[in-house]
Amino acid sequence: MKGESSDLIIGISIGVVIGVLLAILALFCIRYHRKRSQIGNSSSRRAATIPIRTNGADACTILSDSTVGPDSPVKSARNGMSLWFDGFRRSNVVSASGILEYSYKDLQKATYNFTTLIGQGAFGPVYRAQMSTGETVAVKVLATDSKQGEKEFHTEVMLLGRLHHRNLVNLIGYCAEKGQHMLIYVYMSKGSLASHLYSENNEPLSWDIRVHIALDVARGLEYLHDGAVPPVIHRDIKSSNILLDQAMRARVADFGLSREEMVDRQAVNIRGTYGYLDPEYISTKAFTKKSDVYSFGVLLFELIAGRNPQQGLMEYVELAAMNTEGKVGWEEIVDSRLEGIYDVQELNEVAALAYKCINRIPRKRPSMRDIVQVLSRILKLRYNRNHHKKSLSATAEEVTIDVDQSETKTQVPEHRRDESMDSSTADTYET
Ligand SMILES: Nc1ncnc2c1ncn2[C@@H]1O[C@H](COP(=O)(O)OP(=O)(O)OP(=O)(O)O)[C@@H](O)[C@H]1O
Repeated sequence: MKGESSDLIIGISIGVVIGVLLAILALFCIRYHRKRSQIGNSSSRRAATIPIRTNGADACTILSDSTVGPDSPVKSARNGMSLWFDGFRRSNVVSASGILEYSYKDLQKATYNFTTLIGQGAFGPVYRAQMSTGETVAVKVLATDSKQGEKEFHTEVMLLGRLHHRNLVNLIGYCAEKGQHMLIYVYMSKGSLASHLYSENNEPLSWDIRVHIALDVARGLEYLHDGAVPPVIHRDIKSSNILLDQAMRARVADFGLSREEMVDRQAVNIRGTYGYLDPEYISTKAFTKKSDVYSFGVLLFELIAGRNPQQGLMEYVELAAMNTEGKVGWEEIVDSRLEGIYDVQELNEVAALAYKCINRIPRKRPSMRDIVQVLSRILKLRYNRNHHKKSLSATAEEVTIDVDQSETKTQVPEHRRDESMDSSTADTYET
């Protein structure tokens, strides 16, 4: 009897344990499926609203390149399971625009109570944040007393949530809590292009890297102009808005900003930064893609000359252009920090392109697509040249090795060496 009742107790206990386990498993499955459908909804919403053109070879390439990058939120949305765990770990929410909403508490912790300042922009401070997931991000805190900042916050969140490209500083999240508005971006560990061009703390950028940076920026802008529907005009291309990652690849930052930066306090509605502004825009107040192209041209000259546009770069360029007729002889404006180490042909090609970008007549300026093509061609030629040089030196090396080997093979005993040399000399004279 006693044995029967203990069997019963054991049976009930096993049943209860199995039941609890099944309940946990069911809960797990329900939560997983709910998350998946949430992601599905957000993806389909994204697909319905993302203003990204999918026609055209370039657009497709851009889109696929940009969505598989290590820091693209789209990547996590694709992998439902990993996002589920991410969401669990971060306790962040996927927002309506498909980007993450971070909690104030998490950001406060990740920035050591907002002490990890990395810079100060027109809208407020930028902090480096070390998230508990191990990722490092940049947190831009919008100044609370700025009405424009508020407007900008909404513009940026809506716009940037839809734009992703490997040459853009992608927005990965935001925080709107405790009366604070914050934008969370991909962290760019090497800082701004301006800091590399002008700060003595950084090594001078080599010519090779400068051309790569120019192409990266051009690709980012090409995406904004021709990849996004409706197109996005940056309006504030300048070296402090170009950020560099660990591998010195460049990305365009601060796009989608509605900031009104007064160039001249009298001239209402003029946006942008003095030194980079399209003169046509200043006179007509109409900002077009070609105004971005003008600013990009200034940026190219900045890369060439290592001079700040706010300190007379363009006057310097115009003086040089008198001698070059826009085509050759741009060596006289080259950054002295390059110490003469650059390819003259490349330099003249890049400068000629830059000169076209700053043409007073906007329609005579190339499009960003044309610019990408020119810069890609320059880099392709460089690659072919280097490749050719390498194969030549490899051939030379092979010849040397062959000669060495043949010498080894035909090595003659010490006592016969003079004889052999004599005969070869004789041959030479004969022919
Ligand atoms: N994603 C980021 N990663 C690393 N550093 C960043 C990032 N975003 C901004 N910074 C740094 O923070 C500083 C301020 O950037 P912010 O974009 O707010 O202003 P800015 O572009 O320098 O000036 P302005 O607001 O006048 O355009 C810059 O020095 C920049 O180098």
